[in-house]
Amino acid sequence: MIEVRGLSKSFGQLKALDNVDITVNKGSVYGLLGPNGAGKTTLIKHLVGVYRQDAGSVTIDGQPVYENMAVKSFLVYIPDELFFFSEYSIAETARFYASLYPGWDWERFHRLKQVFAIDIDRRISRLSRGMQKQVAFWLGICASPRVMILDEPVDGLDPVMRKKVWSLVLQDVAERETTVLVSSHNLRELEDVCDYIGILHNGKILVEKDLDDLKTDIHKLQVAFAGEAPRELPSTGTILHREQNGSIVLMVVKGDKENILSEVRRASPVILDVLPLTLEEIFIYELGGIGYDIKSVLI
Ligand SMILES: Nc1ncnc2c1ncn2[C@@H]1O[C@H](COP(=O)(O)OP(=O)(O)OP(=O)(O)O)[C@@H](O)[C@H]1O
Repeated sequence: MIEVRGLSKSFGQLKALDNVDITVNKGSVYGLLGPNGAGKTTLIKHLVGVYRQDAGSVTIDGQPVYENMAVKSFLVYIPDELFFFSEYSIAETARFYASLYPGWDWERFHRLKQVFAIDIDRRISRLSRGMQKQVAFWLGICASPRVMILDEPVDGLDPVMRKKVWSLVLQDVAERETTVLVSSHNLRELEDVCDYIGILHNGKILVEKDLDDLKTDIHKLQVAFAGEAPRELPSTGTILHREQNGSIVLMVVKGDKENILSEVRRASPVILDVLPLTLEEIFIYELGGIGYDIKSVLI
């Protein structure tokens, strides 16, 4: 479990992180989302013990992270800018990882040759950027970490490899309860893999949400009436968005679905459809309501 409380960090006059709190539960995948310069990498560098915080605390499984080798022995970090020893092949780097990580799994390393299909005697620095990313995942997964911290992890991977890599990571989340924090600019990228999303903007967490709750709590309804559409409908729940075109009303309502639907049905609509909502729409409606132009934060 990752717990960040009241974390602040400044670089000179610039407050890169301002009183950030996040919690990543064991065995869950947390998506850290935010535009360029939001502070994602700075937060991640605290989670992996590269930066010491100005204020607040950063713990993993109850232990402070900074300068703590015990935590690093079960934590894998795949940064946006990868680092490998320039002279080392994949096999040599694997031996190096095996010496660092008590949970290193050689059997898995050899099994995953089929997935990654790169000659293990090749020097990593000579591989393409996407292939280097693949190697980072290959080695990272074989370290059997309890915690994985991934910064823009699938950038540079082709779509087939993205799927394969995510399926390996999610398999570990399901089978070994690995805790994963993943940063991205792209909500759509995170939608299928995350249990929680935190949105970071100007060094602050704007919102932290459980995706299951979000999806069950907000509903998009398209309703048509034979005559005039009642203006005040529904009074159950909170209307986040409403647009009307003649007798057809499109609305996004937050609240208990069954209560909302039964109230709308009582007004005898000729059509009542519940439409699917993407996660992006949910965030736009939910945060738009509290005064943020979320479209400028998400892509
Ligand atoms: N070592 C540093 N020295 C000075 N300023 C820094 C340093 N690292 C980050 N910053 C500043 O802190 C802010 C947050 O940067 P950070 O790299 O954490 O953002 P990010 O969300 O990861 O952005 P991106 O999506 O572009 O990678 C930026 O304004 C950046 O210029």
